[in-house]
Amino acid sequence: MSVHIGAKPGEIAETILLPGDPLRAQYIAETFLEGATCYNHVRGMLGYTGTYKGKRVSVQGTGMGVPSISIYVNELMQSYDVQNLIRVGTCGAIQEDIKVRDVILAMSASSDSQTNRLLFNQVDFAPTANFDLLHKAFQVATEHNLSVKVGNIFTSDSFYRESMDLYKKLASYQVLAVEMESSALYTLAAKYKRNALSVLTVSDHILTGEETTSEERQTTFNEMIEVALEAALIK
Ligand SMILES: O=P(O)(O)O[C@H]1O[C@H](CO)[C@@H](O)[C@H]1O
Ligand SMILES: O=c1cc[nH]c(=O)[nH]1
Repeated sequence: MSVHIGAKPGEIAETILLPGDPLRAQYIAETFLEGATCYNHVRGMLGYTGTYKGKRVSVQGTGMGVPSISIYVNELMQSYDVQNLIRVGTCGAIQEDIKVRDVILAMSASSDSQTNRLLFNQVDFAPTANFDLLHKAFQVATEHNLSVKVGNIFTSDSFYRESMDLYKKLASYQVLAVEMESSALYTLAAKYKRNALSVLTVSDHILTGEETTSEERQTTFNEMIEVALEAALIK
């Protein structure tokens, strides 16, 4: 057991999917994994291990935001020796040519979180995805004719924003979308020499206000999860 994860040693696979929502973890385990068993109920942050195409894979909810995902990722890597971590999350688009339901592969993650500024003594560290996972995920997405974009995203400490000014500025610098965890995932993976990628589904468009229905979200989530699971097979 670690502080926030109740799994016994060996119960978590070396490759893991990380949705923010613990109920998405349950959905992924029940829909995509064979023989999945639940290893964590602590704080309701569900975690499961099963197999996908014969490969042992886990899926763990992380909660929302940098502090929450940092707790789970630290414990997964330090206490359970997890090697490959793929976030499967939602994001809000800030580019006009990105539509709701598109899949985004986060090559890098800018942030307004102070965590890395404090860690690196005010120097800007560039949190970056693992290239092999990114490359494979892009191949899978294009083979399945998905609408996929690859680039820089923004990890925000805020879901509710006072104004659109920052998002317009970020968009003008080619940032694709906004979410709340990837910069921490990439930074911690770099620290512990692990492999990380964020695969995101655009759930809403911040500039136009367009949103997905819950049914649409489920279908497009399935595409994102399949991309993540197929990418996971290379590690
Ligand atoms: O769908 P998840 O993975 O939770 O990701 C996004 O959704 C949450 C906000 O609604 C934040 O966690 C954000 O990063
Ligand atoms: O963090 C997020 C996730 C989806 N949509 C947003 O606007 N923000």
